[in-house]
Amino acid sequence: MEKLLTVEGLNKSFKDKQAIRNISFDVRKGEIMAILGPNGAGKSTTIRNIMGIMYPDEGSITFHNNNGKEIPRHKIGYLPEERGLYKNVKVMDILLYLADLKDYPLDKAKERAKQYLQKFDLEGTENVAVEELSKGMGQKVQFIGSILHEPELLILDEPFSGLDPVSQELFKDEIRHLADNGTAILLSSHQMNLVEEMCDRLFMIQNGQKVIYGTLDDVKTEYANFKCTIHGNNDAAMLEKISQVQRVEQKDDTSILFLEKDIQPTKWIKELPENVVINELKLNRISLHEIFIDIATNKNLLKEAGEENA
Ligand SMILES: Nc1ncnc2c1ncn2[C@@H]1O[C@H](COP(=O)(O)OP(=O)(O)OP(=O)(O)O)[C@@H](O)[C@H]1O
Repeated sequence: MEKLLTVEGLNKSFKDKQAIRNISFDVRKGEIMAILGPNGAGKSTTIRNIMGIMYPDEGSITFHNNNGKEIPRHKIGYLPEERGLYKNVKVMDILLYLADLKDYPLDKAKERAKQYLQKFDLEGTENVAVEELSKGMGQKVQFIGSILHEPELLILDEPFSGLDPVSQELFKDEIRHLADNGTAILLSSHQMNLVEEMCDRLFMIQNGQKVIYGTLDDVKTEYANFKCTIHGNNDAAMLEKISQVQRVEQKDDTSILFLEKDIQPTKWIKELPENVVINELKLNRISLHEIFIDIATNKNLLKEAGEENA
């Protein structure tokens, strides 16, 4: 897939604090690439360096298309983590102003703005001042402003924060739709369920350093052990003795068995003892949310991942 953004060897310090260290990844046409990590990990610093809001101490950032040519900055869309639009300006005026900053034709921008306002349930707000909108409505306007000029590369820093579930779905559908139509998307988010649903590849950062980089499938195969959920009245101590069970969490009649990394699912199920009571059984890999917590809290896993991915 065609690379639109390449980040190589980024380092950035604030006084004596190194915020990011040797960060390298790329973002490709038509994909959603997630940048993840705990609070303070260095995601926004990485994004701000990409956007030229600050400059790295070391490393390079290249916007390019297939011919090796640079993408002009006006082909990039950006939704910053800090929300904010001019408060006393009307919705349509601010959208046209943002499009104009990107050298986008104003008649086309107006047409697209109307369509997007309708899509985001903001029809009729064209002449409303931004300060009269709710926080979520303002966020929708800012999101529309970041995509109105048909960017080739779209960078979204926490686009879902503060949105209600219906608005989250709207954002999610639009982001997926943009990627399906060829936009390269770099997305920072703490909503692991949404990231898991949406992203093609991910880059996880911890203490300013890469801990995971790869496709969602690769990451799941590498880090997501299986877990087996059994509904039935069972003794936890008995379940803990089953081969390759690392630990058991039990609540009422539901037991979750966390399994060792190298199990073979069919073989493991066949070898379950006959005395296990099963009304319902589910075997699946742990979620991205659980992988995230493991990595953010488990020093050994972090060390292994860092070494493997170095
Ligand atoms: N302007 C700044 N001056 C000094 N330190 C900074 C500055 N910006 C960020 N930092 C520090 O750099 C580190 C990374 O911060 P950054 O905002 O990139 O994290 P983040 O991953 O985006 O976190 P969050 O999920 O909380 O938004 C933190 O230790 C932070 O305190």
